[in-house]
Amino acid sequence: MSLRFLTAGETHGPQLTAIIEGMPSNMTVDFEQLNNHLLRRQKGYGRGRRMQIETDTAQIVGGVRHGRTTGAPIALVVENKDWKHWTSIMNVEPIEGTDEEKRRVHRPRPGHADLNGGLKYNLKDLRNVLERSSARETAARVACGALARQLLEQFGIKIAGHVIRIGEIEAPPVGDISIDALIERTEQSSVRVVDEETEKKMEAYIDQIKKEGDSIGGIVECIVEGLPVGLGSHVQYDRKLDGRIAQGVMSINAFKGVEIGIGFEAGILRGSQVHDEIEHGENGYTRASNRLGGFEGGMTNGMPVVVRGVMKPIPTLYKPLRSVDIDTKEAFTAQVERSDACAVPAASVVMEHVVAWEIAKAFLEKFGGDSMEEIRANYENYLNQLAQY
Ligand SMILES: Cc1cc2nc3c(=O)[nH]c(=O)nc-3n(C[C@H](O)[C@H](O)[C@H](O)COP(=O)(O)O)c2cc1C
Ligand SMILES: C=C(O[C@@H]1CC(C(=O)O)=C[C@@H](OP(=O)(O)O)[C@H]1O)C(=O)O
Repeated sequence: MSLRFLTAGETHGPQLTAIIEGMPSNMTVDFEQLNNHLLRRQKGYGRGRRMQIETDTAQIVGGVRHGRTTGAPIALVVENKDWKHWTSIMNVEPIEGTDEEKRRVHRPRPGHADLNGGLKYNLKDLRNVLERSSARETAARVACGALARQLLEQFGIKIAGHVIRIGEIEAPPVGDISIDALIERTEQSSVRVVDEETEKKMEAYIDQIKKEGDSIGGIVECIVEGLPVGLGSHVQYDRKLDGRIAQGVMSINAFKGVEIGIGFEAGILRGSQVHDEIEHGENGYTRASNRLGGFEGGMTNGMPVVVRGVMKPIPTLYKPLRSVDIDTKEAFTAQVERSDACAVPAASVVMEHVVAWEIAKAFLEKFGGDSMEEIRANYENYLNQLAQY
């Protein structure tokens, strides 16, 4: 059975719930590390007031005993602290003619899921759409991804995420610093960049955007090191791991594009400037460069996987945008209560976990097994096979 998960829960409901199936037994779960990744997702310059209310922690309520996975489905919940402010809005139906009717959401926001969801599901209270389309759901996804990440870490696989652009401000290239240094330095940054001058510029820029009642997006990058050759496969479209990662990244709220390696630049350069030359040394096959971001033929090639994603600006704006009331069909300009102005740093943490999930899934497909011991034996056997090739 391949690794899978589902999440449920509304942004202003009591909790988010996730069920993971297919994790092997005997994996030690580091609860502190899991919760630290949830905390990392809440941070970042430009987030709104909601993040001051929440203190995300995952409670594991199934599939783990005595600190280790048992092979049974893992169930986890993340409480919404904000729920206590929303209980009556969530529980009392906004029926016509009652006081609650005023709370019905009938003014769709351009750029959010409100109108499409209302039309598709025939819902006249757009709250029923926004409750689930909210990126609050990414807290559950990060919790699932954090477990996938712990599995990968057992095999020396490391993941880093950082911000490379917020609107007009681009971070200088990180150069050839180690992945550990990248992780350490971005952790200390409010905008998840390594360079302090860029951090200051980005903070001031976000302040300015916010002051103008606007929002801003950006570009984030995720790097994965320590992968063996051959995760994913060229033999069938839905087994190509680069494609699966791209789908995962595109599914993050507000993401509008994905690149692997040099990505769109590959459409400008010549073949001789793009393809990574093959070399052989003490550690077997390697590449002289990594422009293709660790993938050829939908399979990892042993080089670091490099994925970028672009996030559009947050749709909920203090600056009014034109829309149409679904009751009256009349134009209105939106009024906003609270929203993030920029969630690009947080999105880079979400991306790390979405990528971790897809890689862990491919890892388990290749090295199969119900227990960590069985997987390790398969993994080592494969490494021996590679060494003899
Ligand atoms: C971490 C994160 C935080 C977000 N915060 C907000 C927010 O405060 N307000 C908002 O309108 N959209 C926010 N979004 C974006 C919306 O969730 C997203 O635009 C919406 O679900 C519509 O989906 P789409 O943009 O993928 O088409 C956030 C996205 C992420 C990843
Ligand atoms: C709750 C989270 O992000 C939310 C994502 C979001 C949206 O529309 O996507 C809208 C905001 O929610 P609210 O309207 O309750 O302030 C964000 O705070 C979170 O990331 O945990």
